[in-house]
Amino acid sequence: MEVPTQDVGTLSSLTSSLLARIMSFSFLASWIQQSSNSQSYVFDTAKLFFLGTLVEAGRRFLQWLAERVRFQYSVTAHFTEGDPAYEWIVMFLTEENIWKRSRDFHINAKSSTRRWGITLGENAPGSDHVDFVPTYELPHLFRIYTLNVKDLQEFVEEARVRYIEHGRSSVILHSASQPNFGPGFVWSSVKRKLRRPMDSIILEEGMLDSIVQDAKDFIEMEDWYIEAGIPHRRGYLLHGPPGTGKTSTIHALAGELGLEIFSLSLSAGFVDDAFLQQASSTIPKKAIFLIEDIDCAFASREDDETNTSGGASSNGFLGLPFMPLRRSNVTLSGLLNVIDGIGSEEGVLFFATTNHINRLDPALLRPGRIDRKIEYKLTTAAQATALFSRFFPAARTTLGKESTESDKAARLQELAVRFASRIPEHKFSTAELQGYLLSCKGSPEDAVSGIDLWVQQELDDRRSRQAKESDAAQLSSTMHDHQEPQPVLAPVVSPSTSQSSVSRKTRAVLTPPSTPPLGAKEHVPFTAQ
Ligand SMILES: Nc1ncnc2c1ncn2[C@@H]1O[C@H](COP(=O)(O)OP(=O)(O)OP(=O)(O)O)[C@@H](O)[C@H]1O
Repeated sequence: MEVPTQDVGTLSSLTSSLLARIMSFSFLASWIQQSSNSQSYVFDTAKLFFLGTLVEAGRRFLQWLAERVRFQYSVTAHFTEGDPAYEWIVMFLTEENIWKRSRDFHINAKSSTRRWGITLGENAPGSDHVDFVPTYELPHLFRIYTLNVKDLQEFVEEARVRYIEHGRSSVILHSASQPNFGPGFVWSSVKRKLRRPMDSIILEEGMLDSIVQDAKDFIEMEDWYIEAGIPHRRGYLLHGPPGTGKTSTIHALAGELGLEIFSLSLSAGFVDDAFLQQASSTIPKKAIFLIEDIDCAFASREDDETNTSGGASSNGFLGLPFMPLRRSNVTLSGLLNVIDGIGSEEGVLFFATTNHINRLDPALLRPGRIDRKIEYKLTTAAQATALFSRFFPAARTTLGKESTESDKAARLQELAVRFASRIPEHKFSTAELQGYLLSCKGSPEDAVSGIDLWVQQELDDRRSRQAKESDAAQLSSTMHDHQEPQPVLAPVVSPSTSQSSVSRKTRAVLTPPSTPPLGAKEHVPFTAQ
């Protein structure tokens, strides 16, 4: 098929004028113009092809050159939220006032999680109550001009050092508080807590000093560990009743030694073996890895007893054996793998807390995993005295107006001893006594005069709670003792009799459930006396 030459000429002249106008490539325009004069279509096509090839080759060359220059003279680093290094950089940039240039914010009620240092104007009203958080759905890009790749290393190190310096007055607490969104997004919540003074922890004589000294020695002996070929890690298990100061000790220790805490609870629904593995692998050197309520990964003794109360061969639903219940998605082997692996992150102090040491598997407690087991007990008289004195320091307590400073101190000491003498030893946790003292509204005399009544009420409450629990346990074991369908237990309480006067064990009428379970034999109701 022949193409009319006039059309080619028109096309050529159009192209040439366009090129001339847009790109001012006048020499190209005249070249194309010339070719239209020669009226050789083949020659025109060859020229255009050559021109295209030239432009594309030029474009690729420039791209390659830009890539070379970028490779040679620039470094790209990614900091991902959830990784501790992200926090270092955020704080560094905050101190450098980088975020002030933001024009796009999330407004959060002040949460003290991260500080972005943004205020919209000096003394702007309301800025005490909200955080202006620059939006960070998209990556934030910033440039550092340097010819030396080592500068990146120095930049990160400086950010880390500043971060630690900044945190001296507080303890930085990372926790895994939400489901895992992807790699690196483990330690999603960061909080700063004011450092807790060591002397605010009231334990038995010498106990706290021994823990602090042990941890200090461990940190200082890094070289020894390396030479001896032992992983530089140390495991502590703090065990004892709730409210006796286990968590408080760890926070005070972290403040004293300038360590960050990475804390998670095994009972959180989203924590499983994989999550635990990922979380532990992102803990930096010289930090505390804290697992609270570590017994959650183990079947509780009560659960075991309940489940196997019909004997080892007892059958559960549809004849299947009862399985011990755990309150965590973490398995024992997953947990042990993680604890053994903590050694790879040198200088990590591993702390675990539990209220039920007897539920823990001996494999967990062996040295190398748990090196020190520290028992926390309910309060002694000495602890109660010390707690009272901390609550009512002479400098901030008013007694009678006429009393001198030394009289006041002596009187407070006397009240502290009287207070402690009214409290039975090893019956109350420090948290419980703290709760009582808080209710005394700063009056030491009221605290002493009201303590007898408080102790009595607490003990009565406990007795009635225990009675209810033992009733429930007895009912549950009765149900399991009978393989046949169990009747419902209905206590007989005469309207005139108060509940506490009913004999809990014997007076009960047992009636069958309205519809017997599938396969149950007919059951005759009976009365137990
Ligand atoms: N020995 C203690 N010295 C000072 N304060 C204490 C002590 N024990 C408990 N408290 C106070 O009681 C509260 C709870 O303490 P903490 O959380 O440390 O107890 P815990 O033993 O870790 O409890 P749980 O086993 O329930 O986690 C805190 O406010 C803390 O100040």
